[in-house]
Amino acid sequence: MKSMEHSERSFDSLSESIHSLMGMKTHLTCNWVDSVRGIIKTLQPQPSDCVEDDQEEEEERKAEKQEVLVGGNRTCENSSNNDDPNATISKIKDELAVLDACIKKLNIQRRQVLNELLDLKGNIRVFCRIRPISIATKQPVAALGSNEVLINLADHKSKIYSFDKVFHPSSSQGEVFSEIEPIIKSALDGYNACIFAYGQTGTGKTFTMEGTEELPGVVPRAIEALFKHAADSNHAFLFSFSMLEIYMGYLKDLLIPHSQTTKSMFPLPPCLSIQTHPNGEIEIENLVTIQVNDFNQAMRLYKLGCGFRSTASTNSNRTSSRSHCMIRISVSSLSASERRRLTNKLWMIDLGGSERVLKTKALGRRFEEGKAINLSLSSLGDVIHALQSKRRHIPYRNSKLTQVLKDSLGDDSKTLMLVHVSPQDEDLCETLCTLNFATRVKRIQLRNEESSEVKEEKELAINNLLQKMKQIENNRNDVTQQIKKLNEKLGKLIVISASSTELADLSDVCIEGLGSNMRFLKDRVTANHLADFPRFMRPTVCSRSKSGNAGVEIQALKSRALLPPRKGKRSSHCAKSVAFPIEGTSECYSESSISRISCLVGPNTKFSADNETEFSHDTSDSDIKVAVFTKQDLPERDSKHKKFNLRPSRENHANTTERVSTQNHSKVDNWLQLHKYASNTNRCTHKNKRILAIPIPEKKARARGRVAQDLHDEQVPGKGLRKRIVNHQDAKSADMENHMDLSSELEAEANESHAISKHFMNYEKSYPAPPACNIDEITMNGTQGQVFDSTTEVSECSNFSAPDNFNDLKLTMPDIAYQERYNMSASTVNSLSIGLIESPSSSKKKPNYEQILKMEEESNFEKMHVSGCFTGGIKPCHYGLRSPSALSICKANQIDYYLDPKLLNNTRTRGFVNLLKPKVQILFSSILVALGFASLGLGHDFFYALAL
Ligand SMILES: Nc1ncnc2c1ncn2[C@@H]1O[C@H](COP(=O)(O)OP(=O)(O)OP(=O)(O)O)[C@@H](O)[C@H]1O
Repeated sequence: MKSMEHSERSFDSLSESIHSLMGMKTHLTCNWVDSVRGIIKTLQPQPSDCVEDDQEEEEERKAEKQEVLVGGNRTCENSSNNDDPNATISKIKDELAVLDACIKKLNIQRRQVLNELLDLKGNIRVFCRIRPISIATKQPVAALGSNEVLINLADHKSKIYSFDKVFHPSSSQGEVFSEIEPIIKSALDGYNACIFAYGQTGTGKTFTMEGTEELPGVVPRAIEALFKHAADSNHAFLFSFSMLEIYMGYLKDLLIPHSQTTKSMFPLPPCLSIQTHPNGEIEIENLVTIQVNDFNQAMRLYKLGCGFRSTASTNSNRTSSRSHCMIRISVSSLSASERRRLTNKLWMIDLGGSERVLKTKALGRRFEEGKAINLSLSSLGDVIHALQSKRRHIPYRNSKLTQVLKDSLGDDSKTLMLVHVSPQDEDLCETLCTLNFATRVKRIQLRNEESSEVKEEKELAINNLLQKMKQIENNRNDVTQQIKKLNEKLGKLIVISASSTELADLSDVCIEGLGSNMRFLKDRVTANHLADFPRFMRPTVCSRSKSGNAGVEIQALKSRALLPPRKGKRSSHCAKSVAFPIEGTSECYSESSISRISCLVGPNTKFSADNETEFSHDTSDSDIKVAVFTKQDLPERDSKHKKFNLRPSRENHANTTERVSTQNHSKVDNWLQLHKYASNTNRCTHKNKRILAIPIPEKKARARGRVAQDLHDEQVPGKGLRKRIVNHQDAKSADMENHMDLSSELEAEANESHAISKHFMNYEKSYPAPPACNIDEITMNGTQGQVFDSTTEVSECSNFSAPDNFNDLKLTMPDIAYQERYNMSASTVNSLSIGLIESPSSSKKKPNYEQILKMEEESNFEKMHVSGCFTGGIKPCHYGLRSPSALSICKANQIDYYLDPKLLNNTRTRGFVNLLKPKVQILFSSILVALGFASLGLGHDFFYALAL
């Protein structure tokens, strides 16, 4: 029967061969003739085969399959004896299908056993690590065996606490991780998992989680293990990396730099908000999620994130973490149907250190931070305790930490708490607090509370399960080996005989059946099954269009039933689509950015020197290459959205294949490079940006003006002149003084202040004191620091009669208005030059102050007529375009240019619209700023305070 089957196949393949050779006479070679001859030979009946019993054959097959299932050495050689490659290929395909089914079955068994094992050990497990100390002091805390901790209390009393595992002070990082590894496997099986590091400040939480270069901690090891186990499995996985911290109750994305200052105007990173999906999943909106394809990519992002953590020096720890640092790795696999979830999360959390304020003597912000940390830790304890006690109400909403972890804490998740204690006598109180917390988290029973019989039974069951697990693992390994062998053989056969189309089909089979080419499958998964991913894993339409994948992905999305999109909600950034606001291209700038925290804390809290929390931007110790972007190196700019396109340009990629192969890697690279670029350009961001002046209160402006005035007076000879003039002004002209003060501040801050002063001194000498007159309008504008439009003032004031005298022309814009308002006569002002301080982005050529003087000397301005006719000397004016705030930012880079005198003339009659223009600008800018603050959650009180 076997040979008959074989003959049938050969016959089929003969017809195919002949058909394929029709019209291809050139291929009628000797080899072909030989192969046909071979096929014909196989068609000849073999008597011995005919007499074979069918049942016997069936049994033989079954035995073969059984052999495969138990991991026996399947005879690939049998197939190699067969001369017909096509027949061999199809046979191998069958075998692969069987093996594939087999490995699936083994995977399910393994998952069940692992789950049973973890259940037996407890879904919430608590380990204890005792920190080593260098000085030999009295140590009331000691490890007893591998599961118990002994606490020596006063009066010769002692207590013994039992844990799932106790790590001695000498335990290595590897030993710690070996106990954690089953959780990592569970994460690959589709379970949500949380690994916490809890303990008093300075007990080694960060050391356990992060480790050092030589002694890597749990996070690097877990990432490595994830990729390793994923590669060993027969499935394709997608990993996405995110990192955030919870600082004083606010979420901060650690993959985005946050401004260290509170003075900046624009918040750069979007606010992270916690959203609950209808299916109960928790989604953090706007959290950057980056797809990582290997260990190195993930580690580079991790190091980047660590650089942005909030740390500070405290009494207990020089680099104390002042927040909860959370690393999230999302695991997805479409090919593994036996997984618990399509996408699950692995959280690794370095909790902030619990601390007793009495001991740390924290003040100011340190105190607030400690309080926030303690509160959220207490909430975490409440939640886990409620879960353990199977209460109906779980108080997730009590803290941001528990809200974020809502879907990852519970029956269907794995939780591991690594409790850290210090063995020192002076820390005994904190150690007891920590142990009490651990007791709440898992009802850690004191010694002898659990009977020895129960313990033994439990241990026996665990050992049985461990053995079972080992057997399953062995079987899996055997089957995997066979699959590899068959795969190799298949590859050889394909090279020999398959046509190009067959090749494609077969490689598909290889990949799908064996999972041997993860990358290929990943690409397929990304392209075709995007719609299967939860919303937070999918890129936005905008970002897809930027990454160039829009077409493919939209197709994929269309082919699937999608959840209705939520209006007005932005989804998390996805790796391939991250657009990062860059200097000069967006309304958000890294320099001007403030984190939500700094925005909230900054204006309302006064901090002393010890209050400096370090929002570290140090990425120097990571292995990220320093990418100094030249203009040419910058990614393409999307003119419409004014954000940089992260997609690698065509020039950089010689061909499509190359681009595909580097595409995934470049996502992480781009993100990291962008950070480098953003941080490199931070210092000069303001240079290219148009700065919208923020109104400052009049009193403040006046005070500032006075300080600047004093400085100016000290430096400039003839200071008495101005003072005398001011003293003689009435109440209304005091406003004018305010303007003068502002202007003098401007001078003091300007690089060419000396030249200006000299210039104005000359000017002052030439003109008598200003009149007492109504200049309300001028004062208001000047005080508010609005970007003036000279035309407005000119047209606005044209109806006034001129004063007899005019003194200070430093305030050029008001001065113009002044002249216009009072219809200044030729005897007062002759010619006028207006110097505007503008950003370099202004297109015109901008002469500096020396040039101004030169131009004046050349009497360029004599041609200019603002109002009436001008006769007499040259009277140059300087007009500060921006507010003092703006000027203080831009002083380093100011460049000046002149208003075209014609423009002044032309715009004089523009009327009421121009009059309103600056006011509207103020209004708009205020609304924009207010909206920005409002989106940060700042309420009415904040604006009220701001207004004050
Ligand atoms: N098991 C250990 N082996 C060697 N050094 C350790 C160990 N545990 C902690 N340390 C050292 O102790 C110091 C403080 O540790 P670490 O910063 O990890 O504490 P922490 O619990 O994270 O503190 P905080 O809560 O204030 O952030 C570090 O210098 C660290 O290297």
